[in-house]
Amino acid sequence: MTQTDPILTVAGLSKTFILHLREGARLPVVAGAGFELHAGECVALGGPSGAGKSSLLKMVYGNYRVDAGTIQVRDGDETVDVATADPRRLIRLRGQTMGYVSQFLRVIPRVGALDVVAEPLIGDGVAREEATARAGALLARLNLPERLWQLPPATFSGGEQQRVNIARGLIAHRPLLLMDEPTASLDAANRAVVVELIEEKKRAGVGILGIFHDAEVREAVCDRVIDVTEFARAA
Ligand SMILES: Nc1ncnc2c1ncn2[C@@H]1O[C@H](COP(=O)(O)OP(=O)(O)OP(=O)(O)O)[C@@H](O)[C@H]1O
Repeated sequence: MTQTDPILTVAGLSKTFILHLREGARLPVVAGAGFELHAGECVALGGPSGAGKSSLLKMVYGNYRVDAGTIQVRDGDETVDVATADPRRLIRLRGQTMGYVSQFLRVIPRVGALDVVAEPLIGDGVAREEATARAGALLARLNLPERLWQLPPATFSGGEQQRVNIARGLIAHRPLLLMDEPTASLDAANRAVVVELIEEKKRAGVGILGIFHDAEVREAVCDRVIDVTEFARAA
């Protein structure tokens, strides 16, 4: 295994949702999906609404089980197949290698925004003071007013919550980042900051797989688009 090996290799991936509350109706989403993602590359999952982009991203993160295929993630000197990894291995993979930035912040009651953002760094062993300073710098770049930093984000606006979420998702180094619509509720100025942050990640060698509905953002950061309809058609 070398550094030029893909960070993520998906092969022969198939999934059919079985709707148990609908007399077991079968809803195929993907069949035989395969692609590679390299370090430093940003790849968008493309295709119309309902094509299976979110489902595919959730399979890569290990949230959805797959019926067939492999999802190989390079984890230091090892390779982990997300499709078959046991939960503890998956948690370790998520802790050190595979990050996920969703559209929505999962709010932790009573924890202020600054601590929400600093937490992944503290988990990596960074001293609290340094982690908090870096969290503040990132929140400042994302134009989150300082008066909000100590407050729990539960009552923040949609765009404020999303910026806290992006900061939390990007603050620590993870070689593989999955992003689901990271700029959905942001204004133009903050979208531009997120574009810069994504470019910095790419320069740091991070491989990014994401859903970017905003065409301007997609064109700015993505090196190519994988059309999920190709996989859906086979399903
Ligand atoms: N948990 C689930 N159970 C059953 N069906 C699901 C589930 N998740 C997704 N689907 C179905 O799978 C198909 C693909 O959905 P998915 O959300 O992956 O599409 P998408 O390309 O991300 O769409 P959008 O761009 O609208 O977000 C849809 O028909 C959807 O109804």
